[in-house]
Parts: sequence; structure tokens; C-alpha cells
Amino acid sequence: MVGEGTVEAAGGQAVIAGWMDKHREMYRRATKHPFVLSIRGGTVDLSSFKRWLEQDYVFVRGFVPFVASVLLKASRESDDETDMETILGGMASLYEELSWFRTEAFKWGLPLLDIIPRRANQDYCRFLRSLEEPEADYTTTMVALWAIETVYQESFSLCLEDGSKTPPELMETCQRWGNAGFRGYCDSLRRIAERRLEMAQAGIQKNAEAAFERVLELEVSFWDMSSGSSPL
Ligand SMILES: Cc1ncc(CO)c(N)n1
Repeated sequence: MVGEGTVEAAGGQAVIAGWMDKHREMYRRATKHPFVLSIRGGTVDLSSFKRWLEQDYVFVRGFVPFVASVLLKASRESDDETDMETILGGMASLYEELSWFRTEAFKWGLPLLDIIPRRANQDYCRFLRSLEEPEADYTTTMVALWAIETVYQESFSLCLEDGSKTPPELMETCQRWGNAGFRGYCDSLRRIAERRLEMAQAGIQKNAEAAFERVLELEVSFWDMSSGSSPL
């Protein structure tokens, strides 16, 4: 590969690549969780899947205002005006995603009304709200947005790989986050995050790394909650 191993090749991806290496065990726990592997292996407990679906609907409703806050920061603070389009594209997909959740839930006989967010979900939504504050810097919130989307992209694309035994009735869910278009969106978010990190001061880089680690922890807890291995 041309330029592989050179500073030039590392440039543009180096900060995040370093974190991925440093936190690879936590990253693996978030992206290859037993719940996801049970979907991939075709042994998933459907009551766990339904619990995940209900809880994730509540999560996504909390995620929308967070993404809106990142959009607002991009419009005010970004050094690159194309960031706005990338984030706006993500928001447009979330509009469609909410109606997908309702249709999917109907298929499973779930009313999606008055769902009580479980502990891990509450913790996650509280973390998102903390990042909505004006004091949270754009770089850190961009890193969080990238990490949140990427964990789902990586997890669900595993369930689409050759040799996976994903039940047919769960394929649509896996495709929603595992498809190539969503992968492209995650790559765009990563490029924005990386660009910002490379121009950021050390303090901001530290904050952003902490946010990355926190997202991974929260994702693991969210999967644990879905698979029923965590308290209410
Ligand atoms: C918990 C969780 N993390 C990430 C995503 C990706 O949007 C989601 N829908 N839910």
C-alpha cells in the first residue's frame, strides 16, 4: 500500500486510531457484545430483542436533541462549513428512524407507549444531556456522536457478515445500522472528529477521550440491560 506506515498515512486518523488501540478491550466489549453475538448466531432471546427495541426507541428520542445540539455547535464553531450538512443528514435519518421504530414495534406487538427507561438508558440519556450544555465543546460532542453511531454500525454489521445466522425477522434491524450508507456516515463523522482533534488543545483532547471511553461503557451497559443481565 502506498505510503503505509508513513506519517502522511497516519495523518488524518492518528488520534482516534491511537485511542482505538489504547481502549481496544473496551471497544471490543461494546461492539462484540454477547447480545449482538446472539443475534448473529441466531440464538437471540426474542424477549431481550423486544426489550432492546423499546428501550432504544426511548434512547433515540433522547438522542435527537443531542444531535441537534451538535448541529448548533457546528453552525457556530466549526472551521468547515460542510460539517453542518453531514450532521443534518444524520438528523434527517433520525426522523425516518423514529417512524421505523413505531412500525417495527407494531410488528412485534409492542405499543411503544409509556415505556419506562431502565437504569442504563437513564444514565445514557443523562450523559447526552450533559453534552448538550453550551459549555461542552464541539470537538468532544463530535467525538461522542461519532462513537455512539459507530458502535451500532460495527455491532450490527457483524450480524450481516457471511456465515452469520441472523434470524430473518431481525435482518431489517441489522441492515438499518449495518448498511454501507450508515458506514459512510460514520466515516464522515470520524473525519470531522479527527480533524477537530488534530487542531485541539491537549485539554480538549483529554475531554474528548474521556467522552469516547464513557460512550463505550454506556453502550456495554445498554446491551447488558437489553439482554437482561442488569437490574432494572
Ligand atoms: C444505545 C444506542 N446507541 C447508539 C445508537 C445509534 O444510533 C442507538 N440507536 N442506540
